[in-house]
Amino acid sequence: MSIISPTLSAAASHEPSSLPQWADLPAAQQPQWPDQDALAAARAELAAAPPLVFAGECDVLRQRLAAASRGEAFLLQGGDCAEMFSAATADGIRDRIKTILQMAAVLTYGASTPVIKVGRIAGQYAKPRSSGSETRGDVTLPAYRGDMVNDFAFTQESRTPDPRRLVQAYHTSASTLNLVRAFTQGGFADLRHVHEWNRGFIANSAYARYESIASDIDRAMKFMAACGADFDALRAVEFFASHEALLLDYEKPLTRIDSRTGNPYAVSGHFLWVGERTRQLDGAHLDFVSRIHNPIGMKVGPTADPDELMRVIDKLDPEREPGRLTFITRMGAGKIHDALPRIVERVTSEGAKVVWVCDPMHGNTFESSTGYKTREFDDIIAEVQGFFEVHQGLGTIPGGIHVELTGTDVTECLGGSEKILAGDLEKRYETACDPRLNHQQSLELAFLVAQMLSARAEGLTRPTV
Ligand SMILES: O=C[C@H](O)[C@H](O)COP(=O)(O)O
Ligand SMILES: C=C(OP(=O)(O)O)C(=O)O
Ligand SMILES: [Mn+2]
Repeated sequence: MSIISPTLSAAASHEPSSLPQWADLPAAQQPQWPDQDALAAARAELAAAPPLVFAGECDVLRQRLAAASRGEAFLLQGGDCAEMFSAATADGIRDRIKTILQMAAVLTYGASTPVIKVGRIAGQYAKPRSSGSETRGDVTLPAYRGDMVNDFAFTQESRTPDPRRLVQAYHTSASTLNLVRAFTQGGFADLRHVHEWNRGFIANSAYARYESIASDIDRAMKFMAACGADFDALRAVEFFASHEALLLDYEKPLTRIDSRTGNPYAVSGHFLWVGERTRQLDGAHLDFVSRIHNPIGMKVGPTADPDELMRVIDKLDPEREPGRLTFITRMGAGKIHDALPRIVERVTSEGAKVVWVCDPMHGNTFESSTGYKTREFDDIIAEVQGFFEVHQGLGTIPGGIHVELTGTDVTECLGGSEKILAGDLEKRYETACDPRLNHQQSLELAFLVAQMLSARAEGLTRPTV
């Protein structure tokens, strides 16, 4: 099924009377909107707006994720920690999509399975924060909570939550998704171009050690061409949009009933996840995702209790439907070997069929000697390596990776073959929240994970470089 041409029968209709009666439960990490009338107006506008995605597309993604749970596909989920309205430009969107396509091509080769491409894009505009306020010098203001809530600039006016931003997030997501669909369906994603871009990356001597993989892909493509493969059929790719289901004032009005099935779907994105700070069993976020029929995810940190995770599964995936629920583990490189096995063992021993995905970013954040929130490339790689080792040891399936990245040359994470140092961070530290892998670090990660995937296929888990 094409993801851009849903039939009318697959379209979700807006039928407020049949939407879920949301329970009034405690919701963590919600902004304090000062203007309740403006909030009501914004919610009404969202409730009347057309869906950004269609229920049928979400169902396709659920099938793809079911394949990942069986080891027949691999998920690549990536994008900004916090999207910014100002970055929703043609170039900004193109660079992010291009990076993900390049990574996906390399991973497809390593995994020898399809790679499911999911952006943290077109909706990743709300952030949970460790503290509700930020102090600079003797001034304390509300924390930045994402462009959907307030502005990054450190002034009282900018930091005051403004509900009109909910509507702006919807429109910016719509125009972003429009271009994402154009890029991924209109020829930009042609595998021959993507491979040429990857050859350009390898041409930099810093990455010469990945030359053999690029040459193997070259030979594989020549072999396919010689066999008469239709490369024109590989000009379009499936691409899905995802974000954290954090702001319920955005997500609930953007929930619709699917006219085919009568089931509610979130129509703000194909895949929504609940974050580490909002996954309370009796809280409003898990209640929200339990009622929508999209494929959903939940972050799982090192303090997660296996008993509680079983109760989460009973709530979110009572039917144990493959592809419905993804656990995105974010343990930290130093903890993964201790923390992950007991969770995976318990969940699998009880017959639950979650997709296991590794977020190697959020357990590896620290402050650099120069005062920037950062992550070390080698820690990120070590966590992915540990993730593969744990699953290999247990005989379970590593289903994918979830990363914060962008398509330009920012200097936010340390290391990588171009050796970004603490003193370099100030050069292009552009994130509004967490540090992202830049374009080169993202590709390097993809080459290293491709090696882990092919080593896994050969019964090894160590990359050979
Ligand atoms: O993206 C994740 C969280 O929102 C982020 O790590 C929180 O960052 P903080 O500790 O700076 O608030
Ligand atoms: C907030 C995030 O992560 P976590 O919930 O895992 O801390 C995130 O993915 O940006
Ligand atoms: Mn983040």
